[in-house]
Amino acid sequence: MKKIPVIIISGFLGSGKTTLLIELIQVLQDRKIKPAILMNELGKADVDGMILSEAAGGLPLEKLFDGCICCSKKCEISGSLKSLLELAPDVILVELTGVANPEEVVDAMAEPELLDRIILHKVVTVIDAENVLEYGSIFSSDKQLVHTLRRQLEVADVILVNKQDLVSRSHLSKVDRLIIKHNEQALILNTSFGICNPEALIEGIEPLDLQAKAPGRFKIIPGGHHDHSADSGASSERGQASFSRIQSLLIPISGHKPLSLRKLTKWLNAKGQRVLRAKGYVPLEGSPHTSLIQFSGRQLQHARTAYKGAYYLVIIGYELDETSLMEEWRTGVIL
Ligand SMILES: Nc1nc2c(ncn2[C@@H]2O[C@H](COP(=O)(O)OP(=O)(O)OP(=O)(O)O)[C@@H](O)[C@H]2O)c(=O)[nH]1
Repeated sequence: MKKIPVIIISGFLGSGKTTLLIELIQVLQDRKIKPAILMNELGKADVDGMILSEAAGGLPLEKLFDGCICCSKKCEISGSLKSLLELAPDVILVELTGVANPEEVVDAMAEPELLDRIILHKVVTVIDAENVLEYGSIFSSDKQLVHTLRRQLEVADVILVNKQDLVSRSHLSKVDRLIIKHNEQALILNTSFGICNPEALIEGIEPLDLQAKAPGRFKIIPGGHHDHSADSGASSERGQASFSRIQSLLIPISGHKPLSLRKLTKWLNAKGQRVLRAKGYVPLEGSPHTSLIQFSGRQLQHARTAYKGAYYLVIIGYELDETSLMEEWRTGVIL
C-alpha cells in the first residue's frame, strides 16, 4: 500500500508557519494534490484555524489545542492522523506550535498502525530572520525552550529563512552561519512570506491516482514485504524512499524468547546520536509480563504493561542503515 507522505512544519512563534502552510496548500491544489492538515495551536483560540478556513475552506483539517505537542497526549496526534487518513489525502501537512519539538510528532507517528500507512516526507523549519539571532540571549534562562529551538534547527531537512524582506544581507549571512552551526545538511532557502521553490518541499508528492501510473521516481530501498511475524526484517520506508533524514524503523519481535535488558541498553547506547528514540513492547528476561520500553535522552526505562498484542520495537533515528542495524540487532540483542 502506498504510504501517505507527511510534511512537518515547525518554527518559533510568529516565524511564518501558517503563511507557508497557506502558500503550500495553494501550490498543492494547483497540482490537483489533495492535502489534509493537522494544526496544533497554543491556547484555546483557533486563530490559525480561522485564517486557514478562509484561505482553504473545505480541506480535511484536524486541530489540537493546548500547547506544544509534547504536552498534549501523543495518542491525540496519532488519532488525528488516523482520522485524516480516512479521508484519503495525497499528503498530510502538520503545523506545530512555535514551542514544539518536531521529534515529538515523529514519535507520535511511530506506532505500528501508522508506520504502515504514512511516511515522513520532510521536516521543514521556518526561521524568523529578523529575530532568530536574539533568541539565545532572550531565552537563556529557559533551557527547555532553548533546547526545543535548537532541535527545530537540527532535525530539519529544509530550513526557510523567512522574513528576509526585513533584514540586510549581512544580517542574513549571520543567520546562515547560525543555521550551519546547528545543521550542515539541511537545504536553506531565503524567503519572504514563505514563497519559495515548492519542489524543495513537495518533490515526489503526486495525486494518488497518478502515483499508480507514475514510473519509478522514488529511490527504492531494497527489502521484502513487511511482515510482522517475520523473525527479523524491520519495516521502514521500504519500496518508498523517505525524503527526510529522520526515519522510523519497526523491528518485529517474534517468539517468546525474552530479551536481555542489559544487551538492549548496550545496543541502544552504542548507536550514539543516530538513534534518537526507541519504544515498544517486548518480553524481558526475568519478567513474566510484557514490558513497555522507552528509550530517550540516552536513558532506557521499562515498565510492566497490560499490552496483549505482538511484540515490537520502533527505532527513530537519523539516516539509519537498515541492513547493518538489523544485523547488529541480531548479533547484539537476539543471540
Ligand atoms: N514582513 C514579513 N512578514 C511576514 C513574513 N511571513 C509572515 N509574516 C507575517 O508574520 C506574522 C506571523 O505569521 P504566521 O504565518 O502567522 O506565523 P506562525 O509561525 O504561524 O505564528 P504562530 O502560529 O504564532 O507560531 C503574520 O502577520 C504574517 O503576515 C515575511 O516573510 N515577511
